[in-house]
Amino acid sequence: QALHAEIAGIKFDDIFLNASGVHCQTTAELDELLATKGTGAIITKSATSAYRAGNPSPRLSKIPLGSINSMGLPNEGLDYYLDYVTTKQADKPMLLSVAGVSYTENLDILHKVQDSSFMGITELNLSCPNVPGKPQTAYDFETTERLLTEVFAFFTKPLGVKMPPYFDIVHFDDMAKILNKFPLAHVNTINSIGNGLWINEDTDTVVIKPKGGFGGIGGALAKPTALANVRAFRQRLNPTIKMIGTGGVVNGRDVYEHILCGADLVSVGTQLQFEGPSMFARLEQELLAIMAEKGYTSVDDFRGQLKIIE
Ligand SMILES: C=Cc1c(C(=O)O)[nH]c(=O)[nH]c1=O
Repeated sequence: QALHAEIAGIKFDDIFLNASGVHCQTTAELDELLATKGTGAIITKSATSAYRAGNPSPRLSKIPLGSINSMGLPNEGLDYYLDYVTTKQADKPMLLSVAGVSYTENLDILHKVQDSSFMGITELNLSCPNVPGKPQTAYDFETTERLLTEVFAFFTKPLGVKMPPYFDIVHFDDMAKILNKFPLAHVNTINSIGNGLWINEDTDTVVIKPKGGFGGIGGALAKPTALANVRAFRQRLNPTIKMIGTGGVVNGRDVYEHILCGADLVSVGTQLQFEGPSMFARLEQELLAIMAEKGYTSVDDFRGQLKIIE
């Protein structure tokens, strides 16, 4: 298997999946991803306890070299996604993303997942930048440690976390020390680069309505930060904690670079948003071509093998 991976004993026959939030809010979207050639797994939109309409539109915009979004955590509610991942007959793993808008909601949601029949991987989103008035949990180091301590006191199923980008080496050190205290299945990095701003040059107006135009930045613009976070956490985390690389993937070379930095799986958001699910077959073909060119028969041959200048 050239493009294989394993997280928490769950095997993936392909390394690609959607980034949570993109093409995964409804069962129709999730079904389409399951049926898409090249996806090794799918992940749901981050679920809150109850349905959320999210922020007013326009709340997502394509910008040169990427995207900006302030969706505001629109989703159908936890029961909708729990029902889907526990009843859908799928031939590939389904990951459940969850995101409480408060500390206690995170605990409530994870108790419900623990008590459900879902046996797959849950991803706790600690990095939603777009809920007005709510800070990203993962930028609060003490709260992150306290939350994970409380969660692992009762949660016994596979659990990963979705992290925001960090921009300071000491932050990589300190957050990795915290994450290494817990039996995490995976770390998924990065979420969008929070609270960017884009201006329409014809109208001198912001391009999204919520938060006066502030929103998370994704796409090619995010790749340098994404690769750095994958690399930094791979270098610091226990090898038992697997890595999902997210951010800036447009082509096979970008996928190859995420794997060089240590990614086990690679998720794609912005490019999927604008190209659609046929993108996955293209990425797979482009990655396999690069691997063939270099004489690699498996991702195991080069994962984490980024070279530095001695
Ligand atoms: C779950 C909320 C998120 C959203 C959102 O729903 O606004 N956008 C992102 O770029 N990342 C998120 O984690």
